[in-house]
Amino acid sequence: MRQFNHAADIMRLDKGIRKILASTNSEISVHFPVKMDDGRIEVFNGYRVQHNNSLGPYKGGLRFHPTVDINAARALAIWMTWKSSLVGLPYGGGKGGVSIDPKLYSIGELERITRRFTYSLGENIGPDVDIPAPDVNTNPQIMAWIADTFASTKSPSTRMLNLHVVTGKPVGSGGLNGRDRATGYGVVASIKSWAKLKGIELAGKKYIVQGFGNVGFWASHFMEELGAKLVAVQDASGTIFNEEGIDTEKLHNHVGNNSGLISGYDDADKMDNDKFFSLDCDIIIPAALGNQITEANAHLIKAKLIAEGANGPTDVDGEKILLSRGIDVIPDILCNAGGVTGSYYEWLQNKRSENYHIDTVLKMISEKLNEAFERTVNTAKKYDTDWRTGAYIAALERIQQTYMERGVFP
Ligand SMILES: NC(=O)C1=CN([C@@H]2O[C@H](COP(=O)(O)OP(=O)(O)OC[C@H]3O[C@@H](n4cnc5c(N)ncnc54)[C@H](OP(=O)(O)O)[C@@H]3O)[C@@H](O)[C@H]2O)C=CC1
Ligand SMILES: O=C(O)CCC(=O)C(=O)O
Repeated sequence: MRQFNHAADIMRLDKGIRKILASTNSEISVHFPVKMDDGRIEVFNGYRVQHNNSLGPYKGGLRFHPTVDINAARALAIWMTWKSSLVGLPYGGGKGGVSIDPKLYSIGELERITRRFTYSLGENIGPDVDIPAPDVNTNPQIMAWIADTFASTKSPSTRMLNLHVVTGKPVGSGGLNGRDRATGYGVVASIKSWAKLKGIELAGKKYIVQGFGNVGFWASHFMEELGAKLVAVQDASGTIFNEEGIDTEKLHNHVGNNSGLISGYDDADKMDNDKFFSLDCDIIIPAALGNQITEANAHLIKAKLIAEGANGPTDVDGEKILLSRGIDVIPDILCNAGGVTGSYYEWLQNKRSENYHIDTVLKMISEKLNEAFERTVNTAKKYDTDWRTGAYIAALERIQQTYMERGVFP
């Protein structure tokens, strides 16, 4: 809300629209029982917050993590509204999840939790209503269970018309070729736009990544293709460092065989978690949770660029320090928008009964992100402000226009 209020002040957002956007349209909390493998019943808490749908159906991921609550879902849903608008997608913003540590459950239990959560959300989700997608600790398998559960509540003759209730599905179940890498690909497309603007050669540049899940791995993969060098990675299990460079594919294979964790990787040294952000490098890609770069560590950062793969990794006070030190920040709603853009093409291909080739998908994603990057930089220049505020203003202008044209139902 501090980010929104700042942008709204600068652009002089219409007072009525400001009031509308300052609150969420609906907030759904569900409590649902699931039978565990040992026969016990557990009750889980799930959430879906729908912020605004003036531009189209609510869209945004589902997170399975102990930190998920109504406040987290609210902030993440609001960011989705700005993100979809900035990239020019016909979507509003929503987000949600279940408050669990999925590592504590068997695959069968996770399936029942997902299906029961989907069932509890009922008609609050739907292909033209609210379309979930993957986020932290959710993946194509979980999306397939959601699609199947939702479709199963429809008549057998129309159930396949509802596949696009969710995106990020496995390719065999209506998923998009390339949705797996879309967010990381978009992060690197934004970094390339930054390098072009600044006249910087990315080959040989050192970068570090926080989080080596979907976004962290794919961003590293595409940075490596450009000849940049991954020198440190951090996840919830610790931090690893290798000045000579960490092989992204090798680390990815290790993580795949090690319950998703980087710990125990043999081709890098372990280091203190709290030294991670102050490492000597050119680019930092936060790709884990929010509020990681704050006033406690922003003054220690040596990188020239923070490319926000995660949602909300830099808080307002941390960003002030970064900007005062001349460090660039590509804001989350731009930098990680490749994911929702990929989701849009998946939704479209399901609606049209088509199948897009991966090269077409990646080309469409970079075009959308390059345009959004340019709009962000130009808007920031026009209002003499930073890139995050520029991105917010560009997003808010589009939503304001829609309200101005259509008015508000009496
Ligand atoms: N998936 C997508 O398409 C999109 C994701 N995002 C954002 O990107 C971020 C990452 O999402 P995604 O890659 O999908 O999620 P994943 O679940 O695939 O990966 C999350 C990663 O973050 C790590 N992590 C969790 N907690 C911490 C911590 N306290 N310190 C350091 N690392 C930690 C995890 O490590 P461990 O395994 O050890 O827990 C894991 O490596 C999130 O902020 C998400 O909202 C944004 C746009 C789209
Ligand atoms: O793919 C999507 O619909 C949303 C992805 C997401 O949750 C995000 O961009 O934060």
